[in-house]
Amino acid sequence: MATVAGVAVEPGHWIGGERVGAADAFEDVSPIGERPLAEIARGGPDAVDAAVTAARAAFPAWSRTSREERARLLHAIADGVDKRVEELAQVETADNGALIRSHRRGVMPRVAHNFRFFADWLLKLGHEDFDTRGHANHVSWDPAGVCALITPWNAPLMLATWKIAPALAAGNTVVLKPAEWTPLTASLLADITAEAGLPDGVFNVVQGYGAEVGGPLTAHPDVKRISFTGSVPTAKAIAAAAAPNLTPLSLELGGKSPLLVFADVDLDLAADLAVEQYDNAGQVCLAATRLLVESSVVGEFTERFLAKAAALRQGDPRDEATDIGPQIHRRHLERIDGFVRRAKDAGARALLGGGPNEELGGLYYRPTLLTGAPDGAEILTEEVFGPVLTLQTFDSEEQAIAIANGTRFGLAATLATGDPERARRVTAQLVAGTVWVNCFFVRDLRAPFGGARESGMGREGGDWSFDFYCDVKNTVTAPWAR
Ligand SMILES: NC(=O)c1ccc[n+]([C@@H]2O[C@H](COP(=O)([O-])OP(=O)(O)OC[C@H]3O[C@@H](n4cnc5c(N)ncnc54)[C@H](O)[C@@H]3O)[C@@H](O)[C@H]2O)c1
Ligand SMILES: O=C/C=C/C=C(\O)C(=O)O
Repeated sequence: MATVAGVAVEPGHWIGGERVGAADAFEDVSPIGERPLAEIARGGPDAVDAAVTAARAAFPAWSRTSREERARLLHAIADGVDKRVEELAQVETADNGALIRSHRRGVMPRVAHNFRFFADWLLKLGHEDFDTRGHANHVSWDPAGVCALITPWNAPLMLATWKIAPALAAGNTVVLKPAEWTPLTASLLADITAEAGLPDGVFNVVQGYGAEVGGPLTAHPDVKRISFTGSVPTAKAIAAAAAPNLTPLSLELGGKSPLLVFADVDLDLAADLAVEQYDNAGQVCLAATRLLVESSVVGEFTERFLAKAAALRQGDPRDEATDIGPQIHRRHLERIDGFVRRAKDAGARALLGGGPNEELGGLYYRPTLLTGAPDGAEILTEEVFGPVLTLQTFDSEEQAIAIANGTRFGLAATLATGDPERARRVTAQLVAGTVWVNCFFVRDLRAPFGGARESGMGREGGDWSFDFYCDVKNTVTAPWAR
């Protein structure tokens, strides 16, 4: 047992309703001060096989459990999360360095909401029956089996439960593999599911490294669905592992999303939207990291942006007053800095930041704005996943759209414009899974969520989640049998 932020956290896997240790362990390190937090079980093919076997054994009974009972249990899990918001927030902040205030007031309540939403959606799930020459069509959503869920470190419990909740609601059983940099809240969630009375084997967690656990899990023939959130290269490895079994995949991947600022907008609003992109120290898949600003207002926009950015407080994420915490890991900080250095070598200038925060030391990287990168430069096309924004200008709507669509990604796009007609015109031409107009990160779980191009495959949210996690069946009944 490890104690993190005063909370007891089990370091083992969670398989078939029991804690399972491992011969080997890996060290989980906090981004705050880079101190060791816990020794966590390091899984491999055996742990994966045990978890899939447990999930498979639990599937028949769980899949036959009534919708009402499944929904009741998901609400009980949400109650358990609600009761432990403070503990979960403390542990998640220690583990991934994101702001305690976001965890307390945004993220952990959203974790509970993930369970409540999909429980309630399950009870409403249905389709208008329709008639074909007197034959009745009836659509049903049958559980698919064991779901492998693989998640990243930037919003560990939120992104895991966004998959766990619909997978369980649909009547499936789950094997979760959390990111090795943030294993802790998945372990706490296992305790919560047990307290809520979820039957053994319905939810399982295997801890460990990507290739060692994710590899055998995604290649396992008894896994019937794989839902993955993470990077494009890992998604390609997963797609290859899943191919021999033709296991259906849902992929939520990276982005290089634009924020288009038109001269007709209130520039204070535009600058607020731009500064918001430093949230979570820039480690947000949806972040609009490319600021595309109409040339005629770029001077004024930049001035307002820099004034607002100057007010951001960087520091310990456990302090409620902090706006920007540390990056997740030294390797990640160095990767971010590599992007910035190469951008400068290619001709970019930093209007803000441009390197690690030397005063604070540790894993703090200064919020950065780069301008003057040449067309096609890596910094304008590759995902940095840090507090690094770029500034480009445009002179026409057509040019803005061309730049916005000019990467291999298509996760999200944000528009700042005072002209609703323009918003409609531009939105229609943007390649993106989500477009926000004069707002950012307004999420509704009824909405489809996912990315175009290399930002993903498939959509989750509302009916889309059930479509993915189920074998959707159409039953056609002859007139005489009705
Ligand atoms: N679209 C979205 O919803 C969304 C949300 C958050 C993050 N992301 C993306 O995630 C990335 C950052 O997360 P990351 O660095 O943890 O991503 P990552 O791809 O390195 O790791 C994600 C998960 O995959 C596992 N993994 C690694 N190799 C594997 C393999 N061969 N087989 C199976 N699993 C394997 C990791 O252990 C981890 O649990 C960014 O690209 C970001 O944009 C996307
Ligand atoms: O960093 C990526 C954040 C993704 C957000 C969601 O998946 C969500 O809000 O459901």
